[in-house]
Amino acid sequence: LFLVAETGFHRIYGYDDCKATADWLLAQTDVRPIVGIVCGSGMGGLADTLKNQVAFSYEDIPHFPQSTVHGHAGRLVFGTLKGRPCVCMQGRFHLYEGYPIQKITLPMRIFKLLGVETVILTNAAGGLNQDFKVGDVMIIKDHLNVPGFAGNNPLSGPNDERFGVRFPCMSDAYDRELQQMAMEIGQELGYGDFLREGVYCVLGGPSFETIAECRMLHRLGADAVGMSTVHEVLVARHCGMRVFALSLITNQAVMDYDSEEKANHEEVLQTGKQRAEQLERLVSTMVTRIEQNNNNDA
Ligand SMILES: O=P(O)(O)O[C@@H]1C[C@H](O)[C@@H](CO)O1
Ligand SMILES: Nc1nc2[nH]cnc2c(=O)[nH]1
Repeated sequence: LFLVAETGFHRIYGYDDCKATADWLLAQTDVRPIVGIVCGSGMGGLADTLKNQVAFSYEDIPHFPQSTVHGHAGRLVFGTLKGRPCVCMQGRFHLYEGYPIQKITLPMRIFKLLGVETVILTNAAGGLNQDFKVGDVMIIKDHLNVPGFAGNNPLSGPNDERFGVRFPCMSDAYDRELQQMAMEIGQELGYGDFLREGVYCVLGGPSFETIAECRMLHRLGADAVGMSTVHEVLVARHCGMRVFALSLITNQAVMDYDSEEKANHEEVLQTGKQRAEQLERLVSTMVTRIEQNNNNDA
C-alpha cells in the first residue's frame, strides 16, 4: 500500500491535496502570509523571531513530510516580522532523506495557495570560490541543477496549469530587485565584509563532495555547493512566486589533496549559530521592504 501511495505522486501531491492542506492551515490561523521563508541547516532561529506565533508541528499537517535531519526542527510557524505577515519553515526536506522530489517541494505549492507572493530561502553550503571565507553570506544569483541534468526535476510528471506552464523559464529565477535590495540592506547594516554573490550548485547528498568533484564544480562555474534550495526554487517560480535565496558558507569545500580539512555537519550547524543574528536581521529588514502584489507577472 505504501509503495502504491508513494509512487502515485500525481494523485497524492496534486492541486487538490495542496489546496486541502492550505485550507486546513488557513482555518486555524488569522495570519495571511505574503512572505514565505525556508530556514537552512542550523538557521531555524529565524522562525523564532516571528511575533504572534501560531506554529504547527509537521506531523500534524495533512500531507506534509517529516523533518529527519538534525538542525531542522520540523515546525511551520505563522506570525509577523516587523508587522508583516509571514510563514516560516523551521526545517526543510532534502532529496537524500528519501522523499520523492515532488514531496520535498510540496510546501512551495502550499505557500502559493496560502497567498504567499515572495519566498526567501536560506541554506548552508560549502564554499568553492577561493575568495569566500567561512561565515560569508552569498546572495544566490543563479544555480546549477545537477540532479536535474539526470532528469530529477520536481516539475517532472503531468503539468497542472493551475500552478504554472509546462516549460517555465529559469533565466530569471532569482529576482534581481531582491538581490539588489539584499546588497543595499547588507551595506546599511555593516555586513559588506562578508556579503557576496554567486552561483549555487545543488547535488543529491548526503555524502559531501570528493576533492575531484569540488574542483569540477568550481570549473563549471559554481561558487558554493549544497543539497537543497534549487528544487524549491523551481517549484516556487513555476507557480509565479518571487524568489530570493542566500547561502551561508559554513565550510570551505576541500580542493587540495594536502588539506587536512574534512566537511562535517557539526561545523555546518556551528557556523549557522555564529551568523544567526546577522542573518535574522538581514532577512527581517528585507521583509519590511518587500512590496505586496508585485509578483503576478511571473
Ligand atoms: O537545508 P540545507 O541546504 O541548509 O542543509 C545543508 C545540506 C545538508 O542538508 C546539510 C549538510 O550539513 O546542510
Ligand atoms: N553538498 C554540500 N552541502 C553542504 N552543506 C553545507 N556544507 C556543504 C558542503 O560542503 N557540501
